[in-house]
Amino acid sequence: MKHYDVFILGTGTAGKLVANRCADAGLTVGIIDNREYGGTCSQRGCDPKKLMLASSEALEAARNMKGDGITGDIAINWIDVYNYARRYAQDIPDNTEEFLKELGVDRHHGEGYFVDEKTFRYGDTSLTADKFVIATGMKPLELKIPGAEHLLTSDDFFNLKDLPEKVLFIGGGYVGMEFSHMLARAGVKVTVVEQGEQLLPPFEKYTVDFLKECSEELGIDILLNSQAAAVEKDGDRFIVKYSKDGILHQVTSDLIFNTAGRVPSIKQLQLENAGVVTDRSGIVVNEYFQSTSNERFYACGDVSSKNVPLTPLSGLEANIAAKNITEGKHAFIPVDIPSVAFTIPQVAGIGLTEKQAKATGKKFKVFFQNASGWFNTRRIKAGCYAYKVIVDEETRMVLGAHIISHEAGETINIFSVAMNHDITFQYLQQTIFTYPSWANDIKSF
Ligand SMILES: Cc1cc2nc3c(=O)[nH]c(=O)nc-3n(C[C@H](O)[C@H](O)[C@H](O)COP(=O)(O)OP(=O)(O)OC[C@H]3O[C@@H](n4cnc5c(N)ncnc54)[C@H](O)[C@@H]3O)c2cc1C
Ligand SMILES: NC(=O)c1ccc[n+]([C@@H]2O[C@H](COP(=O)([O-])OP(=O)(O)OC[C@H]3O[C@@H](n4cnc5c(N)ncnc54)[C@H](O)[C@@H]3O)[C@@H](O)[C@H]2O)c1
Repeated sequence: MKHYDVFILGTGTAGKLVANRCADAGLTVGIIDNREYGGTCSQRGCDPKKLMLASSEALEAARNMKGDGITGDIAINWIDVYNYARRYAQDIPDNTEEFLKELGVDRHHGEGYFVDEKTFRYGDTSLTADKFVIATGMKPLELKIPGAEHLLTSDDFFNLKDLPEKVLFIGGGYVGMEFSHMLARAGVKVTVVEQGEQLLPPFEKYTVDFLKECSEELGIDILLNSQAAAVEKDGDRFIVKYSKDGILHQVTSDLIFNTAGRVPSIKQLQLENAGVVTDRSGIVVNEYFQSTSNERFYACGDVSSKNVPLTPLSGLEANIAAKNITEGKHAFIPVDIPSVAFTIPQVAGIGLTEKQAKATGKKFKVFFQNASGWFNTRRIKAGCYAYKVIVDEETRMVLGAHIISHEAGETINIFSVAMNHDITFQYLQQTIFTYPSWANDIKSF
């Protein structure tokens, strides 16, 4: 039976990084994936999505400038959008395997389970390791509603070659909203059924309310406080039943995507045989990304209980897990995590929302404004721009920053520097930035 110093489950951002670090440190490393190598971000997530989004951004920019420099009709050709992203993603599995091969990492394919804390089995193969790293990520939450078998997932979105007339998303979170904006700009009639009272639940309501407004202007039907209850096939179409205020309503669509969230990918692993404790958020780990119940086991990336399911966090966690395996104790130090929903305009945030700030009992000042009339938005005729910054009255540190704009995902990075490196709001505003730029607007926040 083959034995490794380290055996890793999952070849995404987290698994690949741990493999790299451990192999570099001279350990014998094996890795397995139950799908093609490379993980979510590069093949079925961030990267292909942003490649597809490039067309929406170009269309939006051109449409906004029509009559002020741009002439003629412009439209999205979806099959080209699909092919553009496909061309990029199709090379990822081979490139990932090649990268791991060059590192001397043993590559396995299949889905297996733990026999005990030392032994992993898949198919006819059993192997042992001193340490196991679980980096299996997340997968779409299975909605327990009648007709759930008709629902498509984000993976299917990336295989969509033809666009139908109508598409409905169950869930107005990151995935639902990002995809909605792309499809609406490609001419699809989009409906979003969201159970919460706002879209994008983790974000500040002030900025998200602007997003709702501009999504509706784009033609997207947003149904809030509406919980999907059932899906029925009706000829070539589907009927989605949803409950709102205790009453059942229905809407018809050609395709329905389940974008109701993602859950840790751990079910098949039989981690209980290895004494590894899990909960709803994933594998329960300590600040070393080590299982709290079995020190042979590490978990990092989306599948760890400390996850915020974002690629930069998967990388950060993987680095810490790898350092603990190769060098000894390296604890995770909590950081402020910026995040952006890639709608057009983008919604970005870091730190506390105003509601969360109130709950801390701290004294704080709130700076907020609808900045849609400012130069940067007027220049590109983009419409929506607003911000809210929450500043600790005592320390002057930024507690939270929230922006909706065409470049919010970049501007929020400036706040990340300030918050993660103890720069007060005042010093941030005194910093020299290029002009005219979005960063320079922070001076006027
Ligand atoms: C549509 C979409 C868009 C996204 N956009 C962004 C974005 O713009 N920015 C951002 O920061 N984040 C984004 N994310 C989140 C980001 O993709 C994840 O946070 C990141 O990919 C997680 O990396 P990971 O290595 O933890 O897991 P993954 O990349 O998911 O890797 C897990 C790997 O484990 C494998 N695996 C699963 N189960 C098993 C098993 N039982 N046995 C063996 N292997 C297994 C999987 O096949 C996969 O290859 C997006 C996610 C989605 C779905
Ligand atoms: N730009 C990015 O960084 C990006 C993009 C995509 C995904 N992600 C990551 O992936 C994770 C998963 O994204 P997601 O969009 O799948 O999940 P999400 O948690 O962001 O959104 C799911 C939404 O579905 C709603 N919902 C759940 N059940 C429902 C029901 N029965 N009826 C109606 N609405 C329902 C929830 O209230 C929530 O608003 C995110 O948390 C994020 O960390 C990040």
